[in-house]
Amino acid sequence: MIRFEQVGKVYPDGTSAVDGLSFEVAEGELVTLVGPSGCGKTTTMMMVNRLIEPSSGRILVDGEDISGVDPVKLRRRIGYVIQQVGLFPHRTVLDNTATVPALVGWKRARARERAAELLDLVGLDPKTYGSRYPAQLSGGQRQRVGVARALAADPPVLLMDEPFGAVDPVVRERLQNEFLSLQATVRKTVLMVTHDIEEAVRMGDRIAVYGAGRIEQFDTPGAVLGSPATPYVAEFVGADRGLKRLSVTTIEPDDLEEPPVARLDEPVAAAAARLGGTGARWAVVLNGEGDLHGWVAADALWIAGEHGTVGELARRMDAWVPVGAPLKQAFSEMLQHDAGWVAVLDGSRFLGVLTPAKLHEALRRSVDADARGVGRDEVRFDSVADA
Ligand SMILES: Nc1ncnc2c1ncn2[C@@H]1O[C@H](COP(=O)(O)OP(=O)(O)OP(=O)(O)O)[C@@H](O)[C@H]1O
Repeated sequence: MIRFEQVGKVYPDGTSAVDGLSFEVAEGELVTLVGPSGCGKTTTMMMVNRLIEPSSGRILVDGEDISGVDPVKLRRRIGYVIQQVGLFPHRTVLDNTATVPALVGWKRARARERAAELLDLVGLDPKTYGSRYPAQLSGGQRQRVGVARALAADPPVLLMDEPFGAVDPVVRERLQNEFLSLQATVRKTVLMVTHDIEEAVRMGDRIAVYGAGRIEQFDTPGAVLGSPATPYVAEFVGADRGLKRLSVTTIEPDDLEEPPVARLDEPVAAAAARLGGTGARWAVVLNGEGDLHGWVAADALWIAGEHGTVGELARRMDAWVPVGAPLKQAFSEMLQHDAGWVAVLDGSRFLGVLTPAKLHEALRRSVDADARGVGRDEVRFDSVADA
């Protein structure tokens, strides 16, 4: 979708910003450009919408060499989100969002209708926020308007330059998550600049790690963290890259332990007998629909003896994550709820639990899979000790 062929840029004062850039962003893919200040990320991005012209090489968008495309027409196909957002202060949020559709000649009513849809999509109720002015929004809300505005004319390509850079870390993480779920539905081809390796690995399907003016490694987050191509990349991704891996390794059904299960309405005696055979010290408790309710301690069942139902002894368990979530989320849930395990659900269906030992094993399998260039499901450890 976006293709760089041996692209270089030398500024008029002789500064060589980038040199010999060749890479491709596939349709619907999100590629992050990450690297220290001044390494040429913004220059790379601004060449795609012709705000900067390359000195050598060529750039193709959708198979077409953009040097022959009228820049104004080109920019209509390319949404642009920048850190300072650049909203018009004297226009309402709705009119700001409707800017590009209005520019490309949509009728006012249709442009505003579309703008309202987009505001809704980025989590801003158009009824509440549509008539406000940018100064009446928080930094995070302004950032959302920036994203809504860039998407308003439904461009196939989105360029984002430090789009979440101006907000505090908590809001930033929320905006990142929101954007990822939005991207899962809109599937734009996205080029995103960041200087933050955490953001790059969280957001990118693939990452381009920049050294001075050139790409040192272009690969998936897992590969960049697991097998840095050069000492420079290893240093840039940091000594704690194993920890960062938690963000990019997802929880698979294979990673889970299957603890004994009891039902809320089950007699205590039946549950106790079943647990007795396994030696387990607790069981997961599900409700009548098979959804997670909580857990019950084996001790509590023994003490209750013949009386009552599991429901009377069960405790709620709020530590859960959806299957496919990053390991980091599971770890964070464990810490937040001070729990030794988290339940993993598929929708509301209980699949199993993730324990610290299983989490470690999943992480090691992913490292091993990357090192061997195979899928994670092909890596097996016989026991945690092997891992
Ligand atoms: N108009 C210009 N004239 C001369 N040099 C420039 C110009 N714009 C950028 N540069 C230089 O080109 C190099 C790359 O700049 P660029 O803005 O692309 O880097 P960056 O990786 O986006 O940095 P940052 O993260 O700080 O925004 C830098 O050395 C910068 O000083």
